[in-house]
Amino acid sequence: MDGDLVIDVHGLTKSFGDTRVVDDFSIQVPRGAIYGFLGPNGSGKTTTIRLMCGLLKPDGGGGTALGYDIVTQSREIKSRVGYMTQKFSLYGDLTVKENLDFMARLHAVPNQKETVLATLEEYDLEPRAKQLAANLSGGWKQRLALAAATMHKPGLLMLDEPTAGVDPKARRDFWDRIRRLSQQGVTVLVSTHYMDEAVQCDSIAYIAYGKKLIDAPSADIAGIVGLTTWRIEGKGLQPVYDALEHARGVDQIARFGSALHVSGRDEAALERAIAPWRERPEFEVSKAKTGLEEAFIWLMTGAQDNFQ
Ligand SMILES: Nc1ncnc2c1ncn2[C@@H]1O[C@H](COP(=O)(O)OP(=O)(O)OP(=O)(O)O)[C@@H](O)[C@H]1O
Repeated sequence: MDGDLVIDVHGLTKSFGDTRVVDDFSIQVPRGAIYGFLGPNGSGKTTTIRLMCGLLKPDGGGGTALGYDIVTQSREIKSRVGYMTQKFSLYGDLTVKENLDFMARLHAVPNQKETVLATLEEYDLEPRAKQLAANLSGGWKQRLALAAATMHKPGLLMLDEPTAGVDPKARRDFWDRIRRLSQQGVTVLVSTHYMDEAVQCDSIAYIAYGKKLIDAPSADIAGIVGLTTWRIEGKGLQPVYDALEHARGVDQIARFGSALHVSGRDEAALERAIAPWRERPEFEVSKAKTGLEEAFIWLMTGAQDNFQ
């Protein structure tokens, strides 16, 4: 492997028919990283992840995953990758244990019987071992899917919107497990639409229209985008919204629950736009930390300007 890079790809492109879905995509992912892939629906996240893991051949570009060539050694990569999608892809008419038995055979896992038992224990699935997978709740289905995806000890785990439709407690539990796997040296690529999951990723690639708009540690993204944000709270915010929407210095305005988040790149101009509202006693106006969501909306706005 090149240094400790688990993914090292350059210039990947992929079209379906006349539509270019992935456009000149490059990325380096170090071992043990949790790398989040974010972007609007249909922006090419799944296709990009599948290209990087040798599940799909690129039209152009190339590179390595786990040290193997993604174009010519896809078989080697596939056997070393754990793959989990939002759609439950195990067998509903098999029990929990039968599903794991099946996956263990499929991956030719050594010591199959012991491995399945250890996996049931590790994922707290023992009490449900004889239950049909179809009858599990969403959170337990997802836990079984993760158990199945990791049983062959993959070095790279690829999770495509793994927690879509799963309740918050099950999602938290899922992320605790992901963090533990990463501490054991497993590299995780995860696509998600949830901001609370995005912040748990070490780094984030934000993709829109097949292009990577940003690729940085999640903690650095707001700073790179360079927005300053003010929060305005109070009743009757619509007139505030209407007044600020096109005000000089305001690049972006968004509702967050019962508050408005008003952001701009020119700090002084933004402050001037906000000033009249700070004097109004019915509103509470305070400086806020620019969040990932604001940063992504900003990136998308710029991207639309560039791509339309
Ligand atoms: N096998 C395929 N054949 C034709 N078009 C495809 C194929 N796979 C994906 N696409 C199209 O490519 C585009 C990107 O799809 P992709 O699934 O990679 O996006 P995504 O960012 O993962 O979306 P989502 O967030 O909705 O899962 C979409 O327009 C999709 O319809």
